[in-house]
Amino acid sequence: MDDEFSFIRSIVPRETYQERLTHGIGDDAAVYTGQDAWDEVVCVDAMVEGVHFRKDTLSPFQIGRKALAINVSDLAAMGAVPQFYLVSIAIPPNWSAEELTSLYEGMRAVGDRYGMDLIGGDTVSIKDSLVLSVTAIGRVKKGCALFRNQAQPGDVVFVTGPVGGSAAGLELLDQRGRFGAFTEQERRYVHMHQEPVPQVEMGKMLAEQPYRVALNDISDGLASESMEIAEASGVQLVLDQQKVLELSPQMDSVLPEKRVKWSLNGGEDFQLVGTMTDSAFSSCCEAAQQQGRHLYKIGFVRAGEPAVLLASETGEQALQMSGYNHFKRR
Ligand SMILES: Nc1ncnc2c1ncn2[C@@H]1O[C@H](COP(=O)(O)OP(=O)(O)OP(=O)(O)O)[C@@H](O)[C@H]1O
Ligand SMILES: Cc1ncc(C[n+]2csc(CCOP(=O)(O)O)c2C)c(N)n1
Ligand SMILES: [Mg+2]
Ligand SMILES: [Mg+2]
Ligand SMILES: [Mg+2]
Repeated sequence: MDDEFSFIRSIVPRETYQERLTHGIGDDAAVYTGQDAWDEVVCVDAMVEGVHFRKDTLSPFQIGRKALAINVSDLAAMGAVPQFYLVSIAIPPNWSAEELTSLYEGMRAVGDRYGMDLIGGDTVSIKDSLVLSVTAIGRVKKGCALFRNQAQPGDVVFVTGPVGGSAAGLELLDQRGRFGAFTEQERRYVHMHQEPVPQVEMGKMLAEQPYRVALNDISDGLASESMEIAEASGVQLVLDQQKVLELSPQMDSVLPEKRVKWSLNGGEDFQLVGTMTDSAFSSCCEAAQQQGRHLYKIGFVRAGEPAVLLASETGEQALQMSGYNHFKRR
């Protein structure tokens, strides 16, 4: 296999059986009609030792915390509120009972924060590396789920917060490990990598507004997630390099080019990226402010063959999708 995304395209079923399934494969989570005024939303993401974490990048508590948080983030990207989760875990012999207890405490911390119940899972052994797969279930008001295919020419492109901090933190962890010495500034980025915060309140707020909104969460990097919106909607997203730089890690010693690269291709920020009309954006900024949060405008949408472009004083440059892609050699 040489590309995660073409693999996923190849396994999409041609037909589905259940009438209440409204959106299957192809977005951050699936949606099917619930019983009353709600739609059900469900997603699953795995974390694998050596790929998503090592014992020297995350503590067992942080591994558990992040495994649930990344799934809650996919629900947030649909505008859904989380309610339940299931955990499938494959445990190698070099993991102690204390470490596993701590990992579950990390998941419980996120569950407690959002009122989610652990309702099941599966436990198996494995030879070398720990594998943790979490399924998250939530709900959104009927018909209010937000999808990637809703962008239209003229829209504003926005994000819910800084991007690139997680990649900066991972680079520091790769150099020094989690017990290394960090300045206060460096520690902030290490923390962004280790303990990302899913944007549930912003997703819910966006779903409750009466506006057309396209939305995605940033797991693989701003460029790749923007491209998913561009492809699903059949439009071009033009990102302003200066605005991206303003939201990138503010690390004095690092070149601007590298900071922009972290933001565009780093991934694991778990902020939301989306598009909506200019006037909807103004109203949503006010609604966000009432929660003490912000939306940041970083570009615009225009008609054209699906693409993501980076605009600067020197012109526009089409972005290559060099975000995180399992199986692709980098
Ligand atoms: N092995 C698989 N079998 C069935 N469906 C899959 C499989 N892998 C991914 N999908 C589906 O493909 C779509 C895109 O999945 P993808 O994992 O790229 O999104 P994501 O969870 O938002 O991204 P990330 O995994 O980077 O957080 C989703 O609808 C997902 O349920
Ligand atoms: C030890 C270690 N090495 C590399 C990385 C970087 N990384 C792994 S997966 C991923 C994208 C999201 O994954 P997915 O698409 O599966 O959601 C990124 C940026 C890390 N976190 N830890
Ligand atoms: Mg996602
Ligand atoms: Mg996924
Ligand atoms: Mg995901």
